[in-house]
Amino acid sequence: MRLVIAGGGTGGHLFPGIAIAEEFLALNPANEVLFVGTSHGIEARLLPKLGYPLALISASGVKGLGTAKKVLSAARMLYGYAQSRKILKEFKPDLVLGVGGYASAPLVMAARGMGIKSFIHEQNAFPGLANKLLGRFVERVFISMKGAEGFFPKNRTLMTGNPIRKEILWGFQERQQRATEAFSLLIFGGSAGAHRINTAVIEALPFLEGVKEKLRITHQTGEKDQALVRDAYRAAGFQAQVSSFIDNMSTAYGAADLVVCRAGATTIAEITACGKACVFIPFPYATDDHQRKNAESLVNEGAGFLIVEDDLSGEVLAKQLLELMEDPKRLAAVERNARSLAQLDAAQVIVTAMMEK
Ligand SMILES: CC(=O)N[C@H]1[C@@H](OP(=O)(O)OP(=O)(O)OC[C@H]2O[C@@H](n3ccc(=O)[nH]c3=O)[C@H](O)[C@@H]2O)O[C@H](CO)[C@@H](O)[C@@H]1O
Repeated sequence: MRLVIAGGGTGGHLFPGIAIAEEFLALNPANEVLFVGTSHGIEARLLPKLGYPLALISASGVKGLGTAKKVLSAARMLYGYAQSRKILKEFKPDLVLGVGGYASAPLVMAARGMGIKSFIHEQNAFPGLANKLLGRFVERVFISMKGAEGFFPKNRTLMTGNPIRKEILWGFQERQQRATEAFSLLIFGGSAGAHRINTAVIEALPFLEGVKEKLRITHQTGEKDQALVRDAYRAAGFQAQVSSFIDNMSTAYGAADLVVCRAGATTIAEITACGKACVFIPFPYATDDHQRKNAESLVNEGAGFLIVEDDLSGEVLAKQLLELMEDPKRLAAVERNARSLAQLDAAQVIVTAMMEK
């Protein structure tokens, strides 16, 4: 069978798509997957490295744009629709799945027009624009969080959870034992990095002076802040591995005693799958403040800690980290609670449901 996975833009949309591709391909060696995205999305950078075929179409968002740019964006979408029809005619998929992000809209609409079985997956409790639109046209809407069903036609949603890549599931099984002396901190800000987290960590360093010999830090900064953050650690004499993007998140999660990160839906799914204790600093401008709600869904179950940006400072962050470093029993309890919330079979459930329809 052949499956097209459309969408991306950010890692939060793309990585669940990759998890579904892995599951679909593992079912039968004759199965084929084609990703469809845009040249400016994370998919264009990552998928060729991972060996997945990718077709590019023209697509962009409309949110927050003035009238002239909206018209331009609509024109791009129309062109993307024509490109999608051509791609679908050539690849002849049996199934099409939109995973959110601009490129999913023209592709899934084109697939529906051509009578190809189409589905979408929504990672968040509050759907993005593309999925809200597409929900009316597809056979099934796979959702990851309670609350999302309210945005889609009744009886069409299926709660599946958010698919997690196999390397991350396996990484959990191979995770390293906590080192006796050192304490490993993993810091990352979603797929693009988070400037506010980067600066808060830099401001926290003077307050962490007393534990600096013990700390081993892995810090993903995003493109812009890499030099700034690396220089700050160097100047303060901390041991830190700093990169703009971490290719192997499985190893990074595996080594971490504590994680500091945003609260995107895919991050949350992975944190629970790996059973990690985490200090969440949600991105406050996400639609309907959904990252805060994502974080609260864990924090309310004793499965993580929350600092909202309004309260964030170097001192507040350092205080939280110091408190947790001194309390391994509490960390272990939070890890267990996080793990108990994991949904590990989402990719399997989605692939089975698509093939049944
Ligand atoms: C600012 C914003 O609106 N962000 C949204 C975006 O987040 P974003 O794209 O940041 O996605 P998530 O936080 O959900 O997931 C990040 C993904 O990137 C991977 N990763 C991250 C860093 C790194 O160095 N290497 C790496 O591989 C993680 O393992 C994870 O798979 O999509 C999510 C899912 O739709 C939403 O919930 C978020 O609100």
